[in-house]
Amino acid sequence: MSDAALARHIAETAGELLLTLQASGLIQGKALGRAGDRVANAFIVEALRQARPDDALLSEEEAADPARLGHSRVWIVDPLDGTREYSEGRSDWAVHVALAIDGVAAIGAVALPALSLTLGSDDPPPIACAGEAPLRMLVSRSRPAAHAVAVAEALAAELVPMGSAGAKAMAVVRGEADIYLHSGGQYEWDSCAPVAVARAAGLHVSRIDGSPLVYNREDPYLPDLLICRKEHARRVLDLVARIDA
Ligand SMILES: Nc1ncnc2c1ncn2[C@@H]1O[C@H](COP(=O)(O)O)[C@@H](OP(=O)(O)O)[C@H]1O
Ligand SMILES: [Mg+2]
Repeated sequence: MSDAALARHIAETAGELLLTLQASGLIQGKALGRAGDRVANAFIVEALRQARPDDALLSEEEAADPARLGHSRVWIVDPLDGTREYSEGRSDWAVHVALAIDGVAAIGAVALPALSLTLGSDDPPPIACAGEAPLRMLVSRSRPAAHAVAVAEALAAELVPMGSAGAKAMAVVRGEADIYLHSGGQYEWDSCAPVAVARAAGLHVSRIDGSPLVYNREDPYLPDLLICRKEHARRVLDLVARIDA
């Protein structure tokens, strides 16, 4: 199986496990989120260890193994992105499975199980036609980034609150929104798979200063990102630079 097909298969299966856990009705609220994190992580870690024993792994739910820093190929996974939304029974949560090669988000799959949808870097959907004005900008529903709010105001864009970095990034890939701009905190697992899919789909992906997103660093904190249709990137990056000046 190719790396891309493996990423997709694992993300999809973890999503099915999460839906089953939720549908049992036996665990609710924050405990459901905790159980989801653990169940999905256990499956993903074992599946990757069996299928790719020579590769390294970085998961939100595992103690970081410093040996990964000596590896070129590192699987970077977020077993349940949007834990809060999953535990509330909403549809904006995701499973992220990515393979970073030499620091680049090379291959990835993002499952959106509540939408019965998995998007992979091997088969990204064609970029949809630009929507009608105003532009739609995605922000965290629990902690909207200051940069995003300021840029939206400057662009007279509509703010669309949504949970999960993966769900937001895939909303841009699917043409439901134009820009996902985040600042103020995130980790490599929050963005690696979404960035691999968005890149393969032909979208702009970068840090908010325009520099590349680099993965498998010693400190996995990767606090900001911009994913958007290419035609908006320059304007958004210029606005961010002006805000930070
Ligand atoms: N300021 C911040 N600091 C650290 N992590 C953040 C963050 N803002 C968002 N995130 C993480 O990014 C993911 C998407 O967040 P949001 O829905 O608010 O956009 C969540 O992942 P998890 O659900 O895997 O924890 C969340 O924890
Ligand atoms: Mg996450």
